[in-house]
Amino acid sequence: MVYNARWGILATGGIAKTFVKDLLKDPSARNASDITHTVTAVASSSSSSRAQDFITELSIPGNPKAYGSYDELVNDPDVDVIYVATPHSHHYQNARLALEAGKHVLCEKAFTVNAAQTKILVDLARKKGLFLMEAVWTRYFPLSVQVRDIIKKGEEIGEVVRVQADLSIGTPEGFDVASRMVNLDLAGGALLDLGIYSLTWVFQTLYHTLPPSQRKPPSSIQSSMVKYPATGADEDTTILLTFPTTTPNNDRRTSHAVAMAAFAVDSHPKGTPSVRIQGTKGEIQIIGPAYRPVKYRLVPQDEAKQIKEVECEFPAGGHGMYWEADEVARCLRDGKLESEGMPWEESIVIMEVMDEVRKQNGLVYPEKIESVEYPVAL
Ligand SMILES: NC(=O)C1=CN([C@@H]2O[C@H](COP(=O)(O)OP(=O)(O)OC[C@H]3O[C@@H](n4cnc5c(N)ncnc54)[C@H](OP(=O)(O)O)[C@@H]3O)[C@@H](O)[C@H]2O)C=CC1
Ligand SMILES: O=C1OC[C@@H](O)[C@H](O)[C@H]1O
Repeated sequence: MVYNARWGILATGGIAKTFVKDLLKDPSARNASDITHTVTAVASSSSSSRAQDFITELSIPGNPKAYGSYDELVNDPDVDVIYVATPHSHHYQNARLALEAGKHVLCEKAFTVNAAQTKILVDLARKKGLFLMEAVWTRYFPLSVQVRDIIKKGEEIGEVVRVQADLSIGTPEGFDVASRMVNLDLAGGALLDLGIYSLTWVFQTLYHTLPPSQRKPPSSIQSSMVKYPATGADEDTTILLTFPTTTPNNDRRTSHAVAMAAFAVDSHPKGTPSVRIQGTKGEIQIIGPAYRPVKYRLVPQDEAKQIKEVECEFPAGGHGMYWEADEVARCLRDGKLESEGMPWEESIVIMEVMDEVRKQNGLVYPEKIESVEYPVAL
């Protein structure tokens, strides 16, 4: 029996378009025969005509409804799951709106502005028996799954002791002060927008590859930030993490990780690796931006062994967001409240790391968006 997920799209900006284009790709092109996706409604906070324009521009089939408010969307009985695609500042309010209305939620990264907000969403989802997931799409790439498997097996690169991960987007010209990239009212800045991907690579290699009972948060977090002069948002953030030894007999080494994010420099010019996962027998290099890797390179230390390169294919010319969408559909079909690939607990630990980094560097967002109060009009 094929399960069809009925999506409601909350907001009509850049990533909502990219996500819906992927949802509309034929799942069989990526060998997914057990699930399908339908977009049953789209909402824009600006107007229903903007939602209709979105539907028309993307040629969404099936005559989806176009709403001029998020409230109408979350109350539509023909919607199973809401995709929240607003700026970071709005995730807590918007995801909570959907959960309160009894809808499952896939919420864009960074999950919320702070860990306290994430914890409330998680508690609510648990209490109401609803699915909730931070949309860290990169984790669902077949490439990410393969890299995690290599690390878990421990044969090819041995034990991982160091990870360097960088997502920096090479925009030295900067951004307009109103842009969500640097606007504090929208929780802009490199850490929440880009650093989350560097931390994703750190966590999916050093933390997620361990059995759940052995996953321990970093024992030390050190960081430094450069602020964007015009707004005070962070434009360049570097984090140094130490992960403790966690095996029962202490036979695993302590690991270090450096997670970086910046606007002015480029993390991966001309095919240089954006991520290096360094083990005792060799390393894995991730080629392409940390959010959308295009290849991994396995470099064994042993001179006698060959370097191996594996490309990531994007079936049907997709962006790569369909893999996370498929995971959501399967979780709904199976009655799961959270995805094993991006567990609630791990989202919370990562949000706590970002909270600490902001604390160390005095980066505070306006009270209204740091608040856990609900509802708050933003
Ligand atoms: N997974 C990925 O690869 C990517 C994820 N993202 C994430 O997606 C989210 C949205 O980013 P992106 O699509 O680039 O942003 P955009 O600015 O392009 O779109 C955001 C949309 O949110 C809605 N919105 C509601 N309130 C506001 C407000 N006060 N100010 C601005 N927009 C508002 C608007 O839609 P409407 O008027 O219809 O309500 C707007 O179009 C962010 O969390 C970002 O981190 C972004 C890029 C890539
Ligand atoms: O998620 C993202 O990935 C790509 C980046 O360019 C964008 O700013 C960010 O939101």
